[in-house]
Amino acid sequence: MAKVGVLGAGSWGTALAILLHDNGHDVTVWSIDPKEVEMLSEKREHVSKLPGVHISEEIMITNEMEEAIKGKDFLVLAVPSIFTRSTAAKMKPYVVDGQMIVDVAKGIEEDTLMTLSQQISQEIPQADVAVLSGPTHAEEVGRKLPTSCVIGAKTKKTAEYLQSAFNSKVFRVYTSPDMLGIELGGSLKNVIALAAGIADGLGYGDNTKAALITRGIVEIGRLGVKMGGKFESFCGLTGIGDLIVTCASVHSRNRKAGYLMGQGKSMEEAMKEVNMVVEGVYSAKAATKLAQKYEVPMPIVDEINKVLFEGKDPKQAVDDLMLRESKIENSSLLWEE
Ligand SMILES: NC(=O)c1ccc[n+]([C@@H]2O[C@H](COP(=O)([O-])OP(=O)(O)OC[C@H]3O[C@@H](n4cnc5c(N)ncnc54)[C@H](O)[C@@H]3O)[C@@H](O)[C@H]2O)c1
Ligand SMILES: O=P(O)(O)OC[C@H](O)CO
Repeated sequence: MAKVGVLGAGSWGTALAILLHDNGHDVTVWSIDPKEVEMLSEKREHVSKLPGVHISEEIMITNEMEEAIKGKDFLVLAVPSIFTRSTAAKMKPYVVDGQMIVDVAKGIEEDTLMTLSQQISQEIPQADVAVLSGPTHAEEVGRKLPTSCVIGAKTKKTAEYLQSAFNSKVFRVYTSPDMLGIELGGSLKNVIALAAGIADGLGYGDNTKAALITRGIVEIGRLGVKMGGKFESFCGLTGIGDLIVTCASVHSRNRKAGYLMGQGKSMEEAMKEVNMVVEGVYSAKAATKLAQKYEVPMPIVDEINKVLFEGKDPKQAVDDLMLRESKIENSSLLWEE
């Protein structure tokens, strides 16, 4: 049994706290929001973000960050990506040398273009930072439906320790040394999910969705490999796996936000209606900046940025994608001259 601190009590932090408790660990959950702490402690359910999923009385819930960090064998950082750096900075004084922190959020910082594990390591240099990612909607993990994911870490020892802590009959965990590939797959898929949602909102069909998923992973993989991520990660759970779930699932926040925009809502209206973090909106600009920096074409990502931030009509964005110059599907497949 391990002592675990979960920082962030939205739908994902709550679902993982329950999973870790079910695995026999001693779990403390921290939230920045005293009202959320009160609601979770009283109702033993996250009423707005994970309704119908019971939180055991044995899980401690606190507003005191030190209580969730001190003496813990490992920490799970589950705050939305825009709060990762600020939360890590607040954690720093309590984190001891070598303490493991598993980031489970997905995003890229717009100004620095850093992944979340890079930001955490910068803020808390003494921490042993790892990542957990994959097709893992909280609503299904909370209902104990079979799910698989990947833990990436700097050492095999850390990866295997965390694998055994999270592994269960309903949560199968693989390990990987490719933290960068894992994080790029997890954050960039959210941008493509907005496009998939927009297509649904416009009333387009399964052919459109399949095209977006397939060409989407080409864009993600092309950039990711150029940045140093491993091709295999983009073919795995944290690449194509996560992209499929987020583009297809009724639970997907990013797909739903895109759907609402395809139906004519503004980005702000869509984000408000989803009422949970829509990470693709925050990662979209970073994705375009990375595409420019690494000189990688990312036409879907570019069009999404125009819809989100330049008021482009979503239907026009699809038309422009369809009418781009004709191309070979994969530039490494050529005819012999
Ligand atoms: N929900 C999922 O199914 C799921 C699955 C895998 C990964 N993720 C990732 O996990 C991260 C969190 O997602 P979520 O769905 O739990 O989001 P959420 O919208 O449910 O979480 C919001 C929570 O963030 C915390 N918070 C709010 N403001 C904060 C602040 N200023 N500082 C620190 N914490 C603050 C609060 O506890 C709040 O409940 C995202 O990056 C998401 O992509 C989510
Ligand atoms: O699919 P979304 O948009 O809800 O994103 C949440 C997680 O990344 C799913 O793994």
